[in-house]
Amino acid sequence: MIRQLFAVLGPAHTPALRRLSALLIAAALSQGIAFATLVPLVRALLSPDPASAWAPLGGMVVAASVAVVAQFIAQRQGFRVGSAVARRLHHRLGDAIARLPLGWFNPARVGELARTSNQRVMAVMTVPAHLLRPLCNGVVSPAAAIAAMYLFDWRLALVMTLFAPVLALVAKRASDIVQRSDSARDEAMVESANRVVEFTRNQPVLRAFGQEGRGRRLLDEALRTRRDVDRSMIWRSLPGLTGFGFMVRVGFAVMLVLGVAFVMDDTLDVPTMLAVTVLVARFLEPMTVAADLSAALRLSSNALNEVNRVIQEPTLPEPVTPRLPASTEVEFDGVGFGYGEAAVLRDVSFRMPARGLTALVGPSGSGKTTIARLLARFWDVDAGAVRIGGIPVTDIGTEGLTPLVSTVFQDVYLFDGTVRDNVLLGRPDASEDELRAAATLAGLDEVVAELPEGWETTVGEGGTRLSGGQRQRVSIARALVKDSPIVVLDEATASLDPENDAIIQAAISTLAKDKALLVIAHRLNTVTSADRILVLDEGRIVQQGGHHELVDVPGPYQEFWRSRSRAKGWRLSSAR
Ligand SMILES: Nc1ncnc2c1ncn2[C@@H]1O[C@H](COP(=O)(O)OP(=O)(O)OP(=O)(O)O)[C@@H](O)[C@H]1O
Repeated sequence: MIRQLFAVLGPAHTPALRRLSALLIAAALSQGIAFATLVPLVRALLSPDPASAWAPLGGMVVAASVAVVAQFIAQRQGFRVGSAVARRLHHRLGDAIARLPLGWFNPARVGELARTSNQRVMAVMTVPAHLLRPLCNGVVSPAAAIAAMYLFDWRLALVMTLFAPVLALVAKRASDIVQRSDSARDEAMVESANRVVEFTRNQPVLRAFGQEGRGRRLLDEALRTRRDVDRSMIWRSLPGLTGFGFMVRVGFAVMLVLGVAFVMDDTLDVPTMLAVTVLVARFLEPMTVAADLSAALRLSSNALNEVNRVIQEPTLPEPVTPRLPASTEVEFDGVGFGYGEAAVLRDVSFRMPARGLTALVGPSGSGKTTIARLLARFWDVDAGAVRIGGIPVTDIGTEGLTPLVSTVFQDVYLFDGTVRDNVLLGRPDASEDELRAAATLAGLDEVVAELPEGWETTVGEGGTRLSGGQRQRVSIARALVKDSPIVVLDEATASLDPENDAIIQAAISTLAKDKALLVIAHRLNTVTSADRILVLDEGRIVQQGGHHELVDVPGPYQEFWRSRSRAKGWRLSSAR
């Protein structure tokens, strides 16, 4: 674990951790020496010359004072190193998050990440801040006292020395047994935490459909599993912990019996025997505390492994020499992609010129969102290539691609800042006029006019103080302000009231004038005004062309058009 901590902290903090280790060892050593001086002290007190006790007493006071001062400084240093560990882990997590492919982020992973950056980082920082000191005391102090024992009676010292590896072995075995149930316990903890969140979040749905009982049952099941796993862990750890305590007492008893035997055959004097008994009894406690803490140390080590797993999560490869495209037409060339084994897109090829509207239509699950995300390089394709201006997006690199593509997806997330901050995120140096123009086009000006503090109104975490339609307007304004040449827009069905409908229509026609605009289309207006329509079915482009070309041809597009028109009360028309 210490080696892991050195690795986490890196060379800049190595001296601090070394200093902490040195202080802890010094404190534990001097505590061990203070323990050991008990022997000459008791011997002197019980001797015919009790005044000779001053020297060992002085030694004990000095050793104990050094121990107290070193412990105090080590405690402070422990907190410092603990907070350096937390800072460093948070920075490394932050860097990793910034490099992770956008496709990595899903609600489950985001929840897991929150746990990693809070509880797990806390668990790691407790090692230098709280755990190392008692652990060091439990190992180094007894070792120092045993070493000093060789000065008084080598036979008893040898018995204790031989007993140390036995105890270490018992402690290790106990820890190994419990460790086997760690992953089951972790899984049960994550599952129950997820269920609590799910149960809370889904209250409106559960109540609306009278399914509170079902939601409750799932939650209860997860909590029951967790209770069972916890119980089983306690049962598993009991033999180890009691076994360790038992072995400590056996060692103590063996030493007593031997001590008494040595006293009986006159090779050990009674005061030394008494003093050694007191000494051994004194260091049993820190040893037992250290054994108990080994479980906490193991959990911290598991937590660090989890943090490292996120930090070492593979990122998308960046080009050595990024290339910037001279133009911004988009090309999907024989693209194949799957989230796992199963293919979601197969041999998808199409072109989008630098200006104009391309509409993606197709049944739910046909791969529309996946195409849109591949254009913004949420993931890399499995086959074929996505190119902008003839250059594969993999050769453009993140820094080059970010200014080229804006996305407006359904799951709009806003930061807990003001409306202005959220829009300016698209381009922090946008002028006030550009900001207002984008707001007008996105219909955000009306929203801002009604908000209590206008542009300076804070939107709440995730934008919860705004309605779905208002959030979408902020997100469209953000994309407009960013003014990137390629825009990907998902027409959210959820926010399509007549007012929003008009706003989206206006935004789409403005954007299509001078940008390559890819829209996952749900509105018939968008489809009819599109320069080209890509019809997807089961991950393939089954038809492409303009509305008038496609609507007369029997096929998926005609069916799509018919069903949507019926739903809207529109008439099938092929008028040119
Ligand atoms: N992050 C993901 N991990 C695993 N599978 C996914 C993921 N996102 C989508 N899929 C799967 O990929 C397929 C295509 O999904 P996609 O979201 O691209 O379809 P869509 O046409 O946009 O659907 P909809 O119109 O319902 O939004 C679906 O079978 C879906 O279950």
